[in-house]
Amino acid sequence: MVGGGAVAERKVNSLLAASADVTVISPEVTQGLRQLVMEGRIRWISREYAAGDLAGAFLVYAATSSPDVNGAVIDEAERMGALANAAGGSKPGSFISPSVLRRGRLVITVSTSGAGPALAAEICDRLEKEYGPEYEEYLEWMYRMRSSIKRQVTRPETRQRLLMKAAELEVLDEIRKGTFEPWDTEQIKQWIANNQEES
Ligand SMILES: C[C@@]1(CC(=O)O)C2=NC(=C\c3[nH]c(c(CCC(=O)O)c3CC(=O)O)Cc3[nH]c(c(CC(=O)O)c3CCC(=O)O)/C=C3\N/C(=C\2)[C@@H](CCC(=O)O)[C@]3(C)CC(=O)O)/[C@H]1CCC(=O)O
Ligand SMILES: NC(=O)c1ccc[n+]([C@@H]2O[C@H](COP(=O)([O-])OP(=O)(O)OC[C@H]3O[C@@H](n4cnc5c(N)ncnc54)[C@H](O)[C@@H]3O)[C@@H](O)[C@H]2O)c1
Repeated sequence: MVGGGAVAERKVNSLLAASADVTVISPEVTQGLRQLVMEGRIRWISREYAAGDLAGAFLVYAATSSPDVNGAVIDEAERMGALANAAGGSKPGSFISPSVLRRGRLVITVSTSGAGPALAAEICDRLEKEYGPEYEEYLEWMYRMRSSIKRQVTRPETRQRLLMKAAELEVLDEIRKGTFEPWDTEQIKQWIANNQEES
């Protein structure tokens, strides 16, 4: 991460949530980044960016307040073959960060391809209402169902039919109404046994 302002802090937090190993290069950093440094969760090289700094980096973010410095960072990343994000400046990087909505295993991303980041965030806010917290529990259940079906049913046609049938169960509605009781392994096994044959 080159730069240590508000934008760098937001991106560093997302990177840490994805278990990244983060180094920040910037003469100054925000209070939030300073805290992460003190906790030993990120490295901080406290100086301006210099050519050669990106050696060994897999993902690069150019997030300084200087468009020229951001451009030089993108150039070096390109030469090294590293993926690079340009938070600001006239030189585009190799990828753009979307706005992200997470509900456990469900991940929805919205991008306006650089046209209007605030609109991407606003669309994500709207989706938050449609895809509420119930999706986390629903997808956990679906994951367990599908894993059991894949483990227990070897015949491809039966497996396919059961996977489709599981997706049609009205579990999501039950979770919304608060009437859903999580299935234990025995109940899942029973459901598979009951639905093995074509009905
Ligand atoms: C989605 C999100 C993800 C994230 O950053 O992780 C993101 N920007 C977010 C917020 C946001 N950014 C800005 C505002 C102020 C309002 C406004 O200007 O609209 C707000 C609103 C806010 O803060 O709520 C200003 C801004 N952003 C960029 C520039 C520079 C330029 O355009 O050149 C400037 C002008 C700076 C100036 O004034 O000079 C550039 C980029 N910002 C992008 C992503 C990429 C395009 C994504 C897309 O088009 O969809 C891109 C191209 C590069 C990149 O970062 O990859 C995150 C939402 C997080 C969330 O979900 O809450
Ligand atoms: N992508 C986005 O979502 C988004 C949102 C707002 C702004 N921006 C753009 O992102 C950039 C950063 O915005 P900000 O609000 O975090 O700015 P900021 O002014 O808060 O922070 C800039 C940081 O860059 C560091 N810096 C300056 N020169 C440097 C150099 N030569 N080497 C290394 N670090 C250096 C400073 O120490 C500071 O930590 C700007 O270009 C801005 O236009 C992007």
